[in-house]
Amino acid sequence: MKNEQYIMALDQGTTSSRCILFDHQGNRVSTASQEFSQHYPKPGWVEHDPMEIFASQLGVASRAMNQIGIGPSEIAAIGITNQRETTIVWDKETGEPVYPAIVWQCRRTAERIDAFAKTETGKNSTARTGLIPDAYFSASKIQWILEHVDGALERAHAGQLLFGTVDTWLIWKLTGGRSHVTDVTNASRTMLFDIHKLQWDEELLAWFGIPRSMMPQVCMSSGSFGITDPTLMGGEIPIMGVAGDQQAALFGQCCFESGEVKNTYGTGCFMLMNTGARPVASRNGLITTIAVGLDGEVQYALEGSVFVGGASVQWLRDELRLFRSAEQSEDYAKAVPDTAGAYVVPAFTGLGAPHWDPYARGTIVGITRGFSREHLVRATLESIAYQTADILSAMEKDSGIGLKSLKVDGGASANNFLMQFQADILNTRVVRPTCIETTALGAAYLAGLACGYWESRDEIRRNIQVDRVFDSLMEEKRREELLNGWKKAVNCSRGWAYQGKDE
Ligand SMILES: Nc1ncnc2c1ncn2[C@@H]1O[C@H](COP(=O)(O)OP(=O)(O)O)[C@@H](O)[C@H]1O
Ligand SMILES: O=P(O)(O)OC[C@H](O)CO
Repeated sequence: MKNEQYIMALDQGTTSSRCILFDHQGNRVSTASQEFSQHYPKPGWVEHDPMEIFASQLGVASRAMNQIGIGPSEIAAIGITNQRETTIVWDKETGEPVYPAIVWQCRRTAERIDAFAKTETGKNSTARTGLIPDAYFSASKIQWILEHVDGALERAHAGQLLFGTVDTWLIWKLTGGRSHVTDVTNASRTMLFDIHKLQWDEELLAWFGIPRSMMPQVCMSSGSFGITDPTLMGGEIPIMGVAGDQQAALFGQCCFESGEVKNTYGTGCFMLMNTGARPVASRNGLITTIAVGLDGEVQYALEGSVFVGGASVQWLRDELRLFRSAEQSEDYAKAVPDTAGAYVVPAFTGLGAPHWDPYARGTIVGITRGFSREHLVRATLESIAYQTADILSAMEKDSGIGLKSLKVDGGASANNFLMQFQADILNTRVVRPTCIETTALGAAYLAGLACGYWESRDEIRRNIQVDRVFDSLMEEKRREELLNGWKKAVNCSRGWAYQGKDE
């Protein structure tokens, strides 16, 4: 008998797979998460194993249900949210990926994008896709796989291969290969999708040599995406909501109206401003993307994407082995009053918005003899806030809106030092909700709205709970000094890995 008490959100992030079960009030009833392997086969390259992604996602779904002793009949619907742009190509018959997932952070196609950006198609593409040509997006990653895997191009043209971002891959696996679909928010990250006509762009598919038959069907973000194969989770559950993780977080923060903004501090940092039914073209290095597709209509957003945010804390933890858990970074940073004049620019995979420099690389500048581990940790955390400041400044110029407060979420938003420094450097109030897992919450809302678990956005808005507010405590003169230093530091990191000839 059906007794649908919960919505299940599957949140497939860059570093971990999570499953959260939510109740009607948007409370987390059960959470399970699992980190998975990151592969760096060459400098600037990043890959994941698609099978490990699926297995970890399935594992956490079972664990979340077992923890509270429920089964599929108590789940009204599944919402899926995912790291975006990450590219998977697999065989339609065997379900085997032909190559590892090429992760959004991977820079292997930077030179191909340089060539693309110089062509007429490249120059005209921003108007249609909303994106600034970059190796970040899926198009050149699919092309790379087709060109470098033996026989892939021929098999793709014979209709034997399928492409998907991580949402599409998970849905395909969860439905036993019955649904090959994505939603408008994920499609808008491929650099192959016309965000105005809401269809795959034939000219871009042709330029990147990608057969149309590989591409998934594009749906609204809230609606029917398929039903899970009963052998996987012990029963059938409908998949009713899908959105890229940053758009899901915008929805989970209830930024339903034009002008509402959120910033998520996960592996990267992503600030999105809802611009309603109007796509706003940026003149300051931001991109235009689809915020959500709901009730037959799409809303657009302006986005500033920072490639390395919380990942820099992971770097301190895993590569430099400065501490065992990310939370400890807060105590180290607070142990010193400043960074002793030094800056970290964590451009490990180039710089995203607003600089768009795939050849920038990580840099530590301004070190003097007294520079300690504590200063390094502090400078790394501060770099997350500085990158966000660059984005906010571009967003305010593009939108003409001066932001009074910033809604934050994501793993690293738990860091009180970082949030206080963010408020200080922006001179803007920072508001952290009780549930910082707004990505999962947004996916749950999209699924719950589609199946009638929630009636309306107004009902959802009543679930908002604020945990803590941070206001600026910094003097203007100090803020200016610090921001000037940051600008100089960013300049030092730029162009480092460029090996071509300057024109
Ligand atoms: N207390 C903390 N302070 C600083 N960074 C943190 C803290 N907790 C988690 N992080 C960072 O946040 C990231 C994880 O956030 P999450 O939202 O789970 O990311 P994703 O969805 O990209 O996997 C990691 O990069 C981790 O280093
Ligand atoms: O895994 P996250 O949460 O850092 O998000 C990754 C983004 O979707 C990349 O565009």
